[in-house]
Amino acid sequence: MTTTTAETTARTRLARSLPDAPPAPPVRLVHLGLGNFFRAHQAWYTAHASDAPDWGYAAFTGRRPDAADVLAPQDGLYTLLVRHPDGDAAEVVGSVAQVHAASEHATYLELLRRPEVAVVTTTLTESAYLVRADGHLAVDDDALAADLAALRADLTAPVSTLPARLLAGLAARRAAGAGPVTVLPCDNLPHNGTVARTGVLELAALVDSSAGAGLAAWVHEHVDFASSMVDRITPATTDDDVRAAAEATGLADAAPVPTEPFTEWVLAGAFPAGRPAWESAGALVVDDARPYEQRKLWLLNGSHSLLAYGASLRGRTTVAEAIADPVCRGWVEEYWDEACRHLPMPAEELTTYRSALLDRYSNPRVRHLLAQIASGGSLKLPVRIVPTLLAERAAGRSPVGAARAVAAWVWHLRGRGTPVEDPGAEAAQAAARSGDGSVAAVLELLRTGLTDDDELVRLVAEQVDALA
Ligand SMILES: NC(=O)c1ccc[n+]([C@@H]2O[C@H](COP(=O)([O-])OP(=O)(O)OC[C@H]3O[C@@H](n4cnc5c(N)ncnc54)[C@H](O)[C@@H]3O)[C@@H](O)[C@H]2O)c1
Ligand SMILES: O=P(O)(O)OC[C@@H](O)[C@@H](O)[C@H](O)[C@H](O)CO
Repeated sequence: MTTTTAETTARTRLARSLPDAPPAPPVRLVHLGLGNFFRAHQAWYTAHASDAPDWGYAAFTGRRPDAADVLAPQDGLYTLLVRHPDGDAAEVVGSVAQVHAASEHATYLELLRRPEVAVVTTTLTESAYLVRADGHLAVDDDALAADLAALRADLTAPVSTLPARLLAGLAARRAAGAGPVTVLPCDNLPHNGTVARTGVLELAALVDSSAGAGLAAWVHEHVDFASSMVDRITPATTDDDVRAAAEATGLADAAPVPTEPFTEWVLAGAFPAGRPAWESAGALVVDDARPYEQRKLWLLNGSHSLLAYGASLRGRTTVAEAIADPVCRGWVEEYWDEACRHLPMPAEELTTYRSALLDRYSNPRVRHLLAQIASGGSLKLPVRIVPTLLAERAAGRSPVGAARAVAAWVWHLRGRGTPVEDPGAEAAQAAARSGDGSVAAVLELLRTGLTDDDELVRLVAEQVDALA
């Protein structure tokens, strides 16, 4: 879409009816979690694929209707504001053909009944999958229990949790005879496809005994749970982003998305109903995404979490400020040295990756708040930091860098640094405040059995004291 003068900013809102606006592509993709990351990543790849005119998204919000309310008057169009270190590049993304609130459940079911709908992608945060650390569905979750009761009575009943929304969509597809489909999670979880499949299949087995006889077997046979490693640092939108987008395009956009220039997507799946040619936009299609997930979760997300808790203790508020602080930068390097010893990749590749991460973190025009990264630590630390703790201890070493990340989280839970926003906050805060045994209690919450290692408990306790 061409840029007009900034003069029109206040009057002209983004819309498909504007002269150069991209037409809405036919809906063949469904997304759950209409957040900023989806719009910077999966929707961007779809808009840039060589077959973009054939593939449009119907995107549903995660819970509240806000994002759909804002994007509907813009016909799903939005500005992606790519923040380079020396200036912005703005583009209007046209792949989101429809936007809906999560509550529009009947519309969602109707879409899944269409054979041409080939893929359901998700970005609803780590906590939405409701699969516990032991690898099984969190059947004790209240919202999930309510959804299970609803589905047992009626497979088309409104439901709110991700496993139930996925299962309801798949049940509708089965009933319509619409054929196979792919579920492609795009959240920061190791083997996210397997996690989604576990949640859906275990829920299907519980529903099976009543309304959905044979449902689990159908899902098993017809649904491809693909996995992906996703990467593009995408902060929440600020008023400054809204102004910058209007200046760049001359059009009013109530919900532009700021993001960084770097982007990466590694996918592994069978895609029996087809998919956009995402590789033509730069995605990498592989047999096994696990090594890529591990590298990204341990190095990028692990250091993000370390900074979110540690650098905020030193008064830093963004990643760029944190990495410019030599003390925090030293913490990150020390942690990376430990993690890299256990990543199955050539040393040179890891060195290049680390150096690229430092450049990305230092981009002063990406205002990535440590408070945004800090949320949900009780689910994030076990997959981002604990693997390095375990691998180093198994090798007989004492990983000070990884221990410092846990120690910083202990201070966060005690009310220092970034504010606590975590579905597991109650238990974690109680553990962190439990006096002499607090470090052991926190470690045990992160992973059962960690406290059997006295040296590890001592190491983290030492870092808690050092950070004080
Ligand atoms: N932002 C990034 O830089 C980035 C990069 C890579 C991956 N991701 C992944 O994408 C996810 C979303 O990031 P975002 O920036 O779009 O966030 P966002 O806050 O813009 O959107 C998150 C969406 O998930 C919904 N949600 C949150 N918790 C939920 C729950 N328990 N159940 C159902 N819905 C829930 C929210 O209502 C919202 O619609 C992240 O959690 C992460 O796994 C984000
Ligand atoms: O999005 P979260 O909450 O899972 O994690 C916060 C950040 O670590 C994360 O968003 C990174 O910026 C992202 O994973 C980069 O691709």
